[in-house]
Amino acid sequence: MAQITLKSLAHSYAPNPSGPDDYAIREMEHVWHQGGAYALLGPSGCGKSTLLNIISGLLTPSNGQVLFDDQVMNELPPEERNIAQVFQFPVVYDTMTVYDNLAFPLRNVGTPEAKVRERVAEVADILDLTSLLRRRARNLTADEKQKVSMGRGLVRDDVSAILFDEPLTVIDPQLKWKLRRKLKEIHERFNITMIYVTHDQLEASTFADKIAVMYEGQVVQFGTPRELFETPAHTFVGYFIGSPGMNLMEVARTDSGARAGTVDLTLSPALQGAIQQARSRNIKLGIRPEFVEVRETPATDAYPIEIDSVQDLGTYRIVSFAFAGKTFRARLGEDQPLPPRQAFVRFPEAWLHLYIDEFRVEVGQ
Ligand SMILES: Nc1ncnc2c1ncn2[C@@H]1O[C@H](COP(=O)(O)OP(=O)(O)OP(=O)(O)O)[C@@H](O)[C@H]1O
Repeated sequence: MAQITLKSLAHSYAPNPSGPDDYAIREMEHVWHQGGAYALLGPSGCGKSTLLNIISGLLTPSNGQVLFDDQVMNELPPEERNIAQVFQFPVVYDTMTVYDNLAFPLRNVGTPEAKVRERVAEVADILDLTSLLRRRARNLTADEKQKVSMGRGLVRDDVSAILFDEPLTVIDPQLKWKLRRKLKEIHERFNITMIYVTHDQLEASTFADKIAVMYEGQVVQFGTPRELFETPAHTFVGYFIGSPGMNLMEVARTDSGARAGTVDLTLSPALQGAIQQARSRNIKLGIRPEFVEVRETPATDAYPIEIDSVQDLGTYRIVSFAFAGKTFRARLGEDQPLPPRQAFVRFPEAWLHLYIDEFRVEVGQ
C-alpha cells in the first residue's frame, strides 16, 4: 500500500512538443494519499487514461516523476509496481474457470493455496460470483465477465493501489448501481488506495471521497463532491458538475462598476473591487441554478427578467430566462411557488463566484 505522488508530471504523445496543446497531460503536481477512495472525472479526451497508464507503468511520462511513497517508479515495468488495474472491457482467461481466473493474480506471486482459497471465496462472495466459481469464463455473460475482471483486481490485498478505468461501461444499468456500492464497501473493508476513472459525475460521487476533475490535461480541482458543487474552482467544474451546470456571465469593467451584456450589476464593494483589480479581461461571474433566486417583487439587487420556460422534473422545476444575452437557469424545489412570467432575479453573493481566466478568485469581505 502506498501514497502516490505525481511530481512535475507531464506527457506528450508528440515526439517534439512545441506548446501546451501538444501535451495530453500538462505539468501537474498531485498526491493520492494511502487508503483514499478517489475518482478521476472528466470528459472524453481530457487525459484520464493517459494519467492512469502512467501510474500503472504502461506508459512512461515525458516529464516528471511518479513516486510510490518515497520510491521513484518511472523505470519500473508494470509488473514490478504492484498495481492492480481493471479496464473498461473484461480481461479474463476464457478457458479457465472463474475460480482459476480469480486465483491467477495470487498464484502469480506465489501465494499459498490455503490463502488463495480464502481470498477467492471472500471476493467471490462480495461480487456474487460464488455460484459461478466452477464455470468456464467463456460461458459467462458480459456482466459476469466484468465482475470476474474486477475480482481479479481486488483479490490481492498487498497491492499499492487499484486503478479502475471506467469499469462499469459494459455493465447493465441496474447492476451498475449495485456494483458501485460494492466497490465502496470493498474499499471500506480493505483500505486500499483506489483511483476510479469515469466521465460520469454520479458514478464519481457515489464511489469517491475526493474527486480530481480533469480538463484539457490538467487537474482543475481536487475536492469532495460537496466542494465541487458549492465552490467550483474552475468554470469547467461549474459547467460539468451539477444538473444543469452553473450559470456563467461574462463581465466587463465599467468606470463605475461592472456590466454583464447590457445589465449594470449591483455588487458588493468587495466584489466590485476584485473585478476592478483583475489584470485579465476574461472575467466571469458564476452561480449554480440551485442558488439563483427568482422572485415576484423588485429589490435593489434584483434584475427584471422574463421567464421563457418552466420544466417540471417531478421533485424540482427548472426555470429558464435570458440574462445578459445568455440562457440562465434557476432550480426551484417543488415547494417553492412558480414566479410570474415577468419576474426579478437575484444572485445572492454568498453563492456568486468570481472567475478570472476561468479560475476562481477568492473575494475578501
Ligand atoms: N497513443 C496515443 N497516441 C497519440 N495521442 C493519444 C494516444 N492516446 C491518447 N492520445 C490523445 O491524448 C489525449 C488524452 O487521451 P486519453 O485517452 O488519456 O483521454 P481520456 O480522458 O481517457 O478519454 P476517453 O475517456 O475517451 O478514453 C487525447 O487528445 C487523445 O487523442
